[in-house]
Amino acid sequence: MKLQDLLYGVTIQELVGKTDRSIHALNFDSRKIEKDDVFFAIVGTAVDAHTYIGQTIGMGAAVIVCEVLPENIDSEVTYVKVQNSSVALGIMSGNFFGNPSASLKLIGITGTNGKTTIATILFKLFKDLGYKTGLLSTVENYIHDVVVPATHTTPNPIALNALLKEMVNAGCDYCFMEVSSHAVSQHRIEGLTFAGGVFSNLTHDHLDFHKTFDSYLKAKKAFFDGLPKSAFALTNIDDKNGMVMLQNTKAHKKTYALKQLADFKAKIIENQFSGLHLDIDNEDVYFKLVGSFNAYNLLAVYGTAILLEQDKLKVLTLLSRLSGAEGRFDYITSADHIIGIVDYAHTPDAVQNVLSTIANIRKGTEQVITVIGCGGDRDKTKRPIMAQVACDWSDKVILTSDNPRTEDPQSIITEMEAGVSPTNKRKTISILDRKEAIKTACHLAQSGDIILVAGKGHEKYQEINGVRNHFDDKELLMEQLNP
Ligand SMILES: CC(=O)N[C@H]1[C@@H](OP(=O)(O)OP(=O)(O)OC[C@H]2O[C@@H](n3ccc(=O)[nH]c3=O)[C@H](O)[C@@H]2O)O[C@H](CO)[C@@H](O)[C@@H]1O[C@H](C)C(=O)N[C@@H](C)C(=O)N[C@H](CCC(=O)O)C(=O)O
Ligand SMILES: Nc1ncnc2c1ncn2[C@@H]1O[C@H](COP(=O)(O)OP(=O)(O)OP(=O)(O)O)[C@@H](O)[C@H]1O
Ligand SMILES: N[C@H](CCC[C@H](N)C(=O)O)C(=O)O
Ligand SMILES: [Mg+2]
Repeated sequence: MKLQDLLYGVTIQELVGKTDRSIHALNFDSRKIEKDDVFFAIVGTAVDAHTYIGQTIGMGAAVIVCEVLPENIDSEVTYVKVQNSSVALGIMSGNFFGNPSASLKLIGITGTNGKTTIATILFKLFKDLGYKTGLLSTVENYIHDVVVPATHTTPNPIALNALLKEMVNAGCDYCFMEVSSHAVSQHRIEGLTFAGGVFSNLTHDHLDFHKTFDSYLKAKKAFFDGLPKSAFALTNIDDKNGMVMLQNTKAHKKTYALKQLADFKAKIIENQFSGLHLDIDNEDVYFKLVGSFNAYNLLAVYGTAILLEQDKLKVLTLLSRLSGAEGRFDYITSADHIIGIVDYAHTPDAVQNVLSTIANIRKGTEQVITVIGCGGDRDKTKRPIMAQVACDWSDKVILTSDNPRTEDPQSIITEMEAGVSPTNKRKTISILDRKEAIKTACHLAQSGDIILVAGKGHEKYQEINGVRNHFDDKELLMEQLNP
């Protein structure tokens, strides 16, 4: 491919060198440069990749996309100066792979909680409706039946467009993808053509990265601001920021709600361990998913399917048979009737939602025992709040490690303990080792009790100092509860 063909849509501030040259691949990591690559110098949170420009030329880079031209210009190399290298990376990645997002119907799902659930159910539903479908999610990516491991909730633009291209090649009609706030801020979705956008909710998370709730909100809103006129923008108006998302979008505005008038409406008739019974768009339907928050997720899925012109009754019939995403309210029951639930709740709101769901559907006298930790190198401000919410809604809480990453696990627990009120202290114990914490919860539980293991959901590892060791909450619960 020629450089000149890659530059469509890129706002160039200065161009030095020829554009009629062949390109091998796009690359934003100096350590992986190969001959005739385009290197994108990105200013990151840890380093400014402009410092690697000379090194990448030494390794064979033919083109440098940068925000500041280096002092020494190499006459063999082409330099493209842009305002933001990440924006150029997004647009050029689309061009490199033939803009695959325009060749299928791409739906983006954003919000603090529920993205994986909504995207995964949409993926399963559209497959069941008979379409070739793709999925880009936190848990895994799918090119119809072919699974591709996920590294991020939203991949980098090169990986993202490469996956979309594979979907187009495989004949996919639809792709459902999670759009994280990091992805919007870092322009990972730049240049994509969306057919629709869905908003789930906005609560506390990622304040380490976005600094304030307002800038977190703006990142989510920017996704809707960027949707084209031909797309739809579907939002949850029971969330106080639901309408904000639609303020400046050119897309076709649509709403869903449980508590007020909206384009798509549902009412919870029953919420049991066996599932949800809803009145959805005036139809009486039973679903396998548990918890009132899943009524929102199901409604978002239903609204999206209708906006994509699917038949109402067919959609509801197929939806009623589907289970949720792995590690989301995933439960097992032991021979002596202890219920063990694994859930990916890793924000204060998600913890409260799961525990209030349990509170609503428990029979009465049983104890709720929660095992919970918080991830290292992530938003520290949510730690005491998550511990407090866990205590407020449980009979016993075991504070433990999640993925400590590069942090000292004991100090994360100490930050969580700061959120435990003096009256709640008596129901809390701290056990550093997550495996021991889960074992202890199982020993404490008696017939009828409910154990919630929160925070890691589908994850099959625990990350400590850059090393990922095998770890599986559900596997451990099974071993303990059903030996
Ligand atoms: C905070 C964050 O999102 N960081 C991402 C970001 O890293 P960064 O800005 O710190 O990059 P940096 O290390 O400063 O480097 C800047 C640039 O220099 C380049 N570089 C760096 C070193 C070098 O030797 N040579 C070189 O060229 C890097 O490739 C990069 O382009 O850019 C990197 C390259 O794309 C990402 O891998 C990295 O994701 C890290 C691993 C990460 O953990 N991200 C998480 C927080 C994330 O994105 N999560 C969201 C949402 C999660 C959710 O579902 O809630 C997600 O979408 O997954
Ligand atoms: N609509 C919802 N509202 C509030 N909480 C929810 C909702 N859906 C799911 N949750 C809770 O949030 C947890 C994470 O759900 P899910 O993985 O679907 O969200 P996500 O937005 O993809 O998260 P991430 O940002 O980590 O990828 C669930 O395990 C559940 O506890
Ligand atoms: N995708 C989210 C999930 C975090 C899950 C939790 N287990 C943790 O490690 O903090 C993140 O990277 O912030
Ligand atoms: Mg997700």
